[in-house]
Amino acid sequence: MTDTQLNNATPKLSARGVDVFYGQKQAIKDVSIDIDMEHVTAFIGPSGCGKSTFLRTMNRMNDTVSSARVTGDIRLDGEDIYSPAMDVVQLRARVGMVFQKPNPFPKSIYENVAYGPRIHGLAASKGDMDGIVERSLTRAGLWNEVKDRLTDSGTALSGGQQQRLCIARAIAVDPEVILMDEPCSALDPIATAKIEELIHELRGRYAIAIVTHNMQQAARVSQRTAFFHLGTLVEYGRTSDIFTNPRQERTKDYITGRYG
Ligand SMILES: Nc1ncnc2c1ncn2[C@@H]1O[C@H](COP(=O)(O)OP(=O)(O)OP(=O)(O)O)[C@@H](O)[C@H]1O
Repeated sequence: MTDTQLNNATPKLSARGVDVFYGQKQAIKDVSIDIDMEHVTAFIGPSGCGKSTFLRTMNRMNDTVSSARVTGDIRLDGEDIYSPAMDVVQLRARVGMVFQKPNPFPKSIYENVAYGPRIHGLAASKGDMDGIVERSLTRAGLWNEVKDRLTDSGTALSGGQQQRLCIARAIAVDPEVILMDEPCSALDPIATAKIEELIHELRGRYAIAIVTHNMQQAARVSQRTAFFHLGTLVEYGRTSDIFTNPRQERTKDYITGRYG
């Protein structure tokens, strides 16, 4: 069994031999990993090691960076996401993303959630849309806090509520994968705990990959951990093994706080 195939669950996203370049500079070197629905996968590693760059290859967010070039193979349910036939707008609905800083639209709470389903034609009526909005906000653990103020601006919510609104927005278009890029780094400990709880609840329904600087958070929310260093995937395994019994010296040095 290779590291990449540790999960016996069927992979949702499968990356093989992925390299990423920014101009001449190589930021990701030959990374292979599977992401599945049953295990939350945490990406850890020192600043600048390529965690965010790699995460962004999985829904082609790097397309928005003109100097970025991605090679290798990334498949969503076996389908090559870099194929010219892939509709990138559809892909980003199927592989949603939550960013470091909550970024709701300057629109109402309702509209923040309804926007995606509307452009993707997912609701045939106002009743359908109301149902999607309620379901998404409920799943994101926010419904009870906002159900009486759906017309208020999304930007008027607290940071933690805004981040849950962004998760509801991603959920609203019925994604298969949710990528989270340090989703709690701008939040206080209570709001962070709510997002972590939410990640537990979403596990199994979506394949989730999360970049985090916080090793305790990786240990709390994930079942699989990938340790990156200098653009390479040094070690991938069960989170409990990575934190208690890493095989690589570099992983051990990082988790014991020797660098990073
Ligand atoms: N848009 C860009 N243009 C050029 N180089 C970039 C760009 N984005 C990232 N890089 C470089 O690619 C490397 C990996 O960066 P990346 O942000 O993916 O790392 P990271 O592990 O997520 O870091 P951090 O934990 O600090 O967010 C770094 O050397 C960074 O300077």
